Amino acid sequence: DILSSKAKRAPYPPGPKPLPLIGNALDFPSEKFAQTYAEWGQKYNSPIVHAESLGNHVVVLNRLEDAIELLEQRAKLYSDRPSLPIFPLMGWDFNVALMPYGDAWRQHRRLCQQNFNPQAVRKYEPLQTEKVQRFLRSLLDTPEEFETHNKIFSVSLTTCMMYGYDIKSIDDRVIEVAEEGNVIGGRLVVPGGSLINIFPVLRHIPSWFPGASSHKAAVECKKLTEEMMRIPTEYVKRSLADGTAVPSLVTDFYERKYAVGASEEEEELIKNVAYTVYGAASDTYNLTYHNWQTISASNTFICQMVLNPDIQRKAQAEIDRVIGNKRLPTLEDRKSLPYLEAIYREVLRFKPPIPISVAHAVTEDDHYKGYLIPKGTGISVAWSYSAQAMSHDEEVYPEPFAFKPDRYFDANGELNNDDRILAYGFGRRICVGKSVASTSLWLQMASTLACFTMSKAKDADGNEIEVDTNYEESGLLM
Ligand code: HEM
Repeated sequence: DILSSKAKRAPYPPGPKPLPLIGNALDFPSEKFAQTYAEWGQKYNSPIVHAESLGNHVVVLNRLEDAIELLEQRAKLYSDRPSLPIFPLMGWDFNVALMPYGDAWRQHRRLCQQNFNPQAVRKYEPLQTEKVQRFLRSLLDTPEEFETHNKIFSVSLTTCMMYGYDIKSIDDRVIEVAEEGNVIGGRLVVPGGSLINIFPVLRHIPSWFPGASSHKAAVECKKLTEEMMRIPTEYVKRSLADGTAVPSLVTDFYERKYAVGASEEEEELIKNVAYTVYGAASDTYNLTYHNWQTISASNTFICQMVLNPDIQRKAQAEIDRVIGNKRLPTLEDRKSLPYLEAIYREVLRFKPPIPISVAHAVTEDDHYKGYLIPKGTGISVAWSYSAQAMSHDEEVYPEPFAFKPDRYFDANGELNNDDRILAYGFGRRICVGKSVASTSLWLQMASTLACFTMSKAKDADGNEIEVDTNYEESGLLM
């Protein structure tokens, strides 16, 4: 019976040939995920590819139409996240981005939407403006440290929005603990990173047991995660007690709690959302702060402005024409600056910050285009690195590897309606912070262009230093 039902079963999508027992364990990439998945797509001549190891199925979608059909039209089945048995040991089960599809996730997501919808994020504009201005001043003082300034801009904006806690230096303990936790955690959650993910029963072995190395690392990660959560929360309580508190998501909650009371459940919800946004893991196989995605995008912006002086000049001319030179751009100006809008779209298309997005998981067996997609499958999408992958699909974006904001204008010179930023994902799990990300990035890009010209650095002899454009995925982050 088993044999005959297997014989009748629809095939999995094409992919590398599995070996006996271990399946495709040796085929799974440990780096350059999007590139490898896109190469599989070409090799097996299919935009949908599949691999499997020890019962863990992975399906990668390289084409937009399939992502829309599965992750959006069939969202009811495709909105879960793959779960790793090691998460609770690491203290990461608070993370909204990793939560299984269900009531707890729904409650957290609702709270995120209340705070980060396009209307609600307007309250952050004064803070975004203040942080952008600090970024500009730092850039003026030490332009060669633009990456550090970028990092401080993004992290301090987030900790201020969540806790009213400002970070002025890169050595702040809040950044250190989150980074240390990320490094350790990042190693545990990549495929093959821990045997506990393959044999969940091993999680019951105590961490002192000889050989329980990933267990020890998970305990260390949990300690750092708890410290990462403790520092800003204590800061909020202290600042409320001494009257120095400034409005933020968590401060406002505690003020309300002290005034009229609040349930423990509500407190947990607020804390989880704030931790997720400020320093949590954003995907299942690698730790990337939401901050890092914004940092990755603004570094791509600076790099492309340096490499494309004509594009930079055209954007500056637009700003000069529309705004003049007596003030900095504000979000009000956004609709009057179509060329800058096209640059924003192109930055996120050209180097999507998470080139294989965050995997969704399937809750029931499904069939698609004659293939079986079994329950529990992690569904990923690949954006980059091949003519087949979504944001580099030659049929949609001719010359996909060229940085060309002009591609977003129609024959009449009007901005076209291709305003769906694929880099923010799909369906019910689409990035819930995209309005924050979009406004922060836009304001940073517009203000930088209004004040500076970005060009190649020079060596001691005054010769231009070529830019190394060969930056790629590091972990899952560009
Ligand atoms: C350029 C910056 C950013 C990019 C490219 C980005 C991208 C993404 C992607 C691809 C996902 C997964 C979507 C999916 O599963 O289909 C995601 C999820 C998420 N993002 Fe972002 N993100 C960015 C910034 C932010 C910011 C600033 C915040 C917070 C204010 C944020 C909060 C979240 C949360 C909470 C989730 C989990 C949603 C869920 O699982 O329901 N992101 N993001």
